[in-house]
Amino acid sequence: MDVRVVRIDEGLPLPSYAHPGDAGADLHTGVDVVLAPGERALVPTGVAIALPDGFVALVHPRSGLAARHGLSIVNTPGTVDSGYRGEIKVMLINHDPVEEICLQRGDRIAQLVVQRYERVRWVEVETLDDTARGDGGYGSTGGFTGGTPASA
Ligand SMILES: O=c1ccn([C@H]2C[C@H](O)[C@@H](COP(=O)(O)OP(=O)(O)OP(=O)(O)O)O2)c(=O)[nH]1
Ligand SMILES: [Mg+2]
Repeated sequence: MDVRVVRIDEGLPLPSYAHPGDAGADLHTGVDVVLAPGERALVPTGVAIALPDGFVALVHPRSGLAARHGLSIVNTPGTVDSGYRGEIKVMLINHDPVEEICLQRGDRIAQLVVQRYERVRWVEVETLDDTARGDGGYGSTGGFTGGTPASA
């Protein structure tokens, strides 16, 4: 599927898949960023896209940067609506307790996953059908060894 992309920042690459079979196309930071421990920053990626109706692009963290540096995204996954024509931005956050994170313009900071979505009609009713799960959630089936349900 072709998706139209405008390169707002001409010095930056378009989103790109590192390998065939990758779900996420990497996004690049348009600016140098230094994040102190716990600090967040809204970072421009230099691109704007026009998704077809019925598709959404989700902005996911990159696992390598998360594992090595504690870099994540505040609102992960970010939602880029099909009607959005502005620059895609990424709300980065440094979860490392002590180390700052230094990113340079052009570094790959996040990945964009394009998915189909459904729009539904919300039909108000008085009651919902019974299910095996019912209203159990938030750890109702147990957690890890030694863990307790959130409601305990
Ligand atoms: O990580 C993100 C998340 C959102 N957006 C852009 C595209 C999206 O279509 C728009 C609005 O996002 P969202 O609906 O998540 O934000 P909101 O706080 O609900 O703002 P709005 O009132 O504009 O919908 O902001 C990004 O560029 N990056
Ligand atoms: Mg919104």
